[in-house]
Amino acid sequence: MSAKFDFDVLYIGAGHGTFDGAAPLAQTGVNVGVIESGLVGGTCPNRGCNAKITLDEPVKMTREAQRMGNILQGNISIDWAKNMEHKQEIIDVLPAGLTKRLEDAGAKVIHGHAKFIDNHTVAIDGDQQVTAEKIVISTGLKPHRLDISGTDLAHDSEDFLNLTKLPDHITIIGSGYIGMEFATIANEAGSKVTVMLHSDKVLRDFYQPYVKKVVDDLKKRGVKFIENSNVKSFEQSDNDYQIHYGNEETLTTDWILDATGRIPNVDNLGLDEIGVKYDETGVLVNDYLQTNVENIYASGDVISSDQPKVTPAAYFESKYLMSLFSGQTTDPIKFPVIPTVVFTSPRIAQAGISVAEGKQKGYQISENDLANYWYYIVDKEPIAHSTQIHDKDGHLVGVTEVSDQAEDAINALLPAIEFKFDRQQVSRLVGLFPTIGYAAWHRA
Ligand SMILES: Cc1cc2nc3c(=O)[nH]c(=O)nc-3n(C[C@H](O)[C@H](O)[C@H](O)COP(=O)(O)OP(=O)(O)OC[C@H]3O[C@@H](n4cnc5c(N)ncnc54)[C@H](O)[C@@H]3O)c2cc1C
Ligand SMILES: NC(=O)c1ccc[n+]([C@@H]2O[C@H](COP(=O)([O-])OP(=O)(O)OC[C@H]3O[C@@H](n4cnc5c(N)ncnc54)[C@H](O)[C@@H]3O)[C@@H](O)[C@H]2O)c1
Repeated sequence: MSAKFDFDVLYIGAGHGTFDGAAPLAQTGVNVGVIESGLVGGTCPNRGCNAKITLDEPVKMTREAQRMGNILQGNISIDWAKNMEHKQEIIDVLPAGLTKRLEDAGAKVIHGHAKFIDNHTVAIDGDQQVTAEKIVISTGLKPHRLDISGTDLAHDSEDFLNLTKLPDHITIIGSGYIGMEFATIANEAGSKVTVMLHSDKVLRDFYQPYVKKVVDDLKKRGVKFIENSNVKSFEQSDNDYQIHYGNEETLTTDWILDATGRIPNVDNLGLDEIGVKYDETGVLVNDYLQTNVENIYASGDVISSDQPKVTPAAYFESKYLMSLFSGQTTDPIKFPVIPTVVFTSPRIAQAGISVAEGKQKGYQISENDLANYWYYIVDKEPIAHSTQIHDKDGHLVGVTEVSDQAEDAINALLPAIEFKFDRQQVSRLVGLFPTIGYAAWHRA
């Protein structure tokens, strides 16, 4: 493209908001640079999805083994140190692999912290400067920390994913994705777990009857939930920590996880200096993911958007920018159905419109108790339900499921929702049998 600048397109940050699109963009001959201050791959591979799901796998297997109690013989328990070692082996190779993918495609990967000098120039570690025709802000989110006395005594999700020894009693502040997934892992691995809620709602963006089933199950397994906790301060004594909350109440614990959300990572990026607009929800962009400064775009978790802040959304945004920058499209971004799942045991997954919206629109809502469906009986699943939402023309427009393999069931149904299949089209698709995907499709 341009000989005037060092790069045609320069990405700041090397997570999914960047690499899924930057590598294929470089392959088209566009001169691409990527600046990363931490590990290439960003949050998802290194301290998010991949690390978490590796630690969770034995949790899921233990639950299955418990259900098969009189068939599988012997006691099964999780060796935390070994589980952690396995996680480390899995994720250690990812940054190098992703760097190779970018470099093999022709992109240049630069390590350091990027800060805008002007709308075409970025300083790296306050030192070297590089220029680009277009720049993409893809710096993700960072943990929100409670603004209370003793807040530094609490840990974040990355600390949890690196715990070499599991504390006896873990207290988790927050009951969103991280709070609930980590409560599930720590509980099954043998910790006493307390979850302190802001309100009385857990996982507020998920179908509450299904959330209640997961919470009730965790309570039976010993997890304690404190509603409307109003956490006021943390204190440390010789061997433990005190959490002061509510009406002069105190909880003593061994380890505190602050899981109260994640906020846009725009620290020391120079956005104010060059006039890029952002607020507490992220960098403001139009339908082309373009900021108010014409040659500067944004992608992934850092953007202010109605989409969930999950990898599938970041992936799609980076692919969209690749199409835009390589001239394959001039259209605004049109998001597909972005599915979401919380990896509790059982999982809760969803795609398309919510049950509440379906009810409001007068759509057909079908509730299924899957525990009576034979494939779930084979798996001895005690908690397995799904709800389908069909519009007035009979198209599947939304679905949510709570079950051990809810993520696969929802994945199987995505094409029907995205491409608005009618019942005749649905009937032409026959899945492999017997599988969870087939079971889900049967209800589309
Ligand atoms: C514990 C946890 C578990 C998760 N599990 C899931 C899951 O199971 N499924 C799912 O879909 N999503 C999950 N997510 C969310 C998912 O990780 C994010 O949606 C995804 O990583 C967003 O990608 P991104 O590229 O926008 O941001 P990131 O992956 O955060 O990448 C941003 C990168 O920018 C770099 N950076 C920041 N500032 C600068 C700067 N000034 N200069 C240079 N580099 C900079 C950072 O070092 C980072 O590497 C999880 C998140 C967490 C925290
Ligand atoms: N499976 C997945 O896709 C997955 C897994 C983990 C994280 N993530 C992503 O990471 C991001 C962060 O996850 P998260 O769980 O930290 O955020 P979240 O927004 O899901 O949950 C934050 C929780 O903290 C609570 N909270 C806020 N202030 C509080 C206070 N003062 N006291 C007690 N509770 C308080 C909120 O009510 C909420 O329950 C999310 O955007 C999510 O998309 C996704």
